[in-house]
Amino acid sequence: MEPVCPIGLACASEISALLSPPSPLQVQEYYHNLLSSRGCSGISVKQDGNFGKGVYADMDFKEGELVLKDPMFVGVQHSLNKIDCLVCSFCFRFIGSIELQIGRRLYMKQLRANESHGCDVRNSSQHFHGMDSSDEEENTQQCTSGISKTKIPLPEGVVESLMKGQLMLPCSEKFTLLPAVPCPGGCGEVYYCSMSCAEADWESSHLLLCTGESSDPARREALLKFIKHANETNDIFILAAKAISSTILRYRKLKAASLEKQVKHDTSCVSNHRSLSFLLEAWRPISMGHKRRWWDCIALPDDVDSSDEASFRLQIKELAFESLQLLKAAIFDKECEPLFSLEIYGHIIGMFELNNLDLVVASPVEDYFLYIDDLTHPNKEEAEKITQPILDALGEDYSICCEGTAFFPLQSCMNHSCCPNAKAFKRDEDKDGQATIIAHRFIRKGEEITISYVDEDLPFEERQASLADYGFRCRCPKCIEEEP
Ligand SMILES: C[S@@+](CC[C@H](N)C(=O)[O-])C[C@H]1O[C@@H](n2cnc3c(N)ncnc32)[C@H](O)[C@@H]1O
Repeated sequence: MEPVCPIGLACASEISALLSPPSPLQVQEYYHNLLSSRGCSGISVKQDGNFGKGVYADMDFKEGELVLKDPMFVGVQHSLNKIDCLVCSFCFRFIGSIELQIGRRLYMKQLRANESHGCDVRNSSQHFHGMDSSDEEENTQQCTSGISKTKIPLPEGVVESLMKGQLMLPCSEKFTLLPAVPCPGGCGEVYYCSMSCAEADWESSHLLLCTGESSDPARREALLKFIKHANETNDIFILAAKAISSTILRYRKLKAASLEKQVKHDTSCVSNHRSLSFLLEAWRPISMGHKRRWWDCIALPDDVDSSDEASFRLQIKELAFESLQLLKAAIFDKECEPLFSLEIYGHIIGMFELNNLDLVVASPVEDYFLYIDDLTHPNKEEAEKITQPILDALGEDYSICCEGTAFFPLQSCMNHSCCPNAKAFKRDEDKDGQATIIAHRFIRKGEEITISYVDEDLPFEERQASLADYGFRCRCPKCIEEEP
């Protein structure tokens, strides 16, 4: 049955104000400020193309030149990936030490194998929720064998010594990581690479999403239910919770600053009208993103027949409603009520569906073992006496990248072309969660910067089929030429 959202009816006019597209002037101003606050020159965002906003070159870029490093607006590490990598919850850098990364991973894997007897509870509905194939492979491995037969467990106590930093691996001092800073709220769930990342995350959203002991017990219990539901269904709900929390916190800051001003000048209280203007201001970063309702824009999975499309889309809507009710129970704020409507929740998730990039951060564990492998005789043999049993315990997948999904404010303004002049991707040297855009060929000043949303080497029909999920048919020069 179609979910009915009472907030949608009660706050219809505020919701439509939040969802009305920003004017070209607002767009230009917002991105101009964003680019200057980052000290970023060389590109601008304009709305004068055929496909809404686009990113344009304000200078020439040579082939291979860095066009942009784009810090994320919000991002999340996939829940299963948290078992494999310990990263800063704000900038996604690997933290702790090589020993901690390895010891923790072996410990968590053993724990999971013991607990689940090899069967992960997430499998049932995950296939349409953005889990990539490497997660699936990992799962299959866990399901069939618990711990892979090829892996040879380490002697008792070694894993613990690695985790506690009592066992130092040879040459690991060449791969020092920043120490793990625990969440100041005491949730024990998230760690950071520095106090500044911890504070930035706290101010941005974690203040509302922390399940630490200091939080109100009822709110904490509700949050844990929301997180469990997201972990069992789709990580994208955590990302939506971060987006809503950050909007609420920005709203409170704007209102507090205004109240402070009014107290100074002894004027009357903040009216409702003013509150909506604060909400619109707080919502600005999300208002800029291209969005449609999640259940309307999510791609139909291969295993769902087109005759079942309506019921699939309804299922997705129900799932979003279920998640929203859990989030509302945890962090509802009456002054920001429209944010808890299904319409807004659906549009936020739809924005991620249409714009997000995979978040990938290369693991220092891989660099470490490659370094050992490159040592020369007799240092290599000496080191391998210690590292080989560890490699045997880790198995073939001895090193796993940090994987997740994130929304990048500038990269998400880039339009698609099947013959793009730039590429958005992670390079081996990228050690944090920023998106990197590199010129794929010479880009002349004034040209629009385009990336490919799909594998541009696919045949014409396959490219168009994939792009249909983004709601358009590509008419780039390559498509026009290849169209039958
Ligand atoms: C990631 S956003 C790109 C920025 C977008 N133009 C905006 O205004 O925010 C993706 C959306 O832009 C539009 N778009 C991007 N490339 C396009 C193209 N080559 N042809 C038609 N529409 C395109 C589609 O609506 C697509 O869903």
